[in-house]
Amino acid sequence: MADKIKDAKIIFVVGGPGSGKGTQCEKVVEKYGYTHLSSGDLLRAEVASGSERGKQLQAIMQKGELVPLDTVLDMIKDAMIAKADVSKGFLIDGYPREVKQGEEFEKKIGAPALLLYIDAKAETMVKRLMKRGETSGRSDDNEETIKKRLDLYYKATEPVIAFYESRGIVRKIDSELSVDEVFKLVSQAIDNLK
Ligand SMILES: Nc1ncnc2c1ncn2[C@H]1C[C@H](O)[C@@H](COP(=O)(O)OP(=O)(O)O)O1
Ligand SMILES: [Mg+2]
Repeated sequence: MADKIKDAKIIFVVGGPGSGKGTQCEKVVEKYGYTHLSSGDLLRAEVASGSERGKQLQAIMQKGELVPLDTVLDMIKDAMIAKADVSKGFLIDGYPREVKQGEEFEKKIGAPALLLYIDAKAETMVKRLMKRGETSGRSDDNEETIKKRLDLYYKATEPVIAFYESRGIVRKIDSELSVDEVFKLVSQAIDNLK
């Protein structure tokens, strides 16, 4: 497995809820042919399947808490294996949420070539999520859960950025700009990989 994806580039896409990770990843898929794996989407798909595991996940996610590490990592790994033959690269969106998750990912899968840090102000993220909540159908896009998710992001995920900064692979992207402006910055970071 590790062999199969050895040559594919791995990009971690990290940022708070509503910062614009999913929006940018979609554009990267279009332009670069990377595979987009959103840990949140994978988990929500499991919930939608109605499985027993899905029901447990639903309860955790509704509270704005983190799902057990092994569960998320296994799902990402399976999805990567499924795409290994056709992928030039992988966008790992919304993972790692905490430093330990990053360490486990590297042990089981491989090292990231780049960490895109999608940076927006808390105020901006709340505004975007409230708006997304009008149509997303996501049970965690409500004011109370949004606040918990933001708190958890600052506490657990910001240390992830510091951890990879020491390796020199972090590119901080100003996500206060328009979607297209943000994508220009994202593209520059990816072009610099080659
Ligand atoms: N640069 C930008 N300017 C304005 N709105 C943006 C934006 N990037 C994303 N959005 C909107 C799209 C969504 O409705 C909402 C959250 O974006 P998202 O991509 O779903 O975030 P994430 O995946 O980081 O949670 O904000
Ligand atoms: Mg997302």
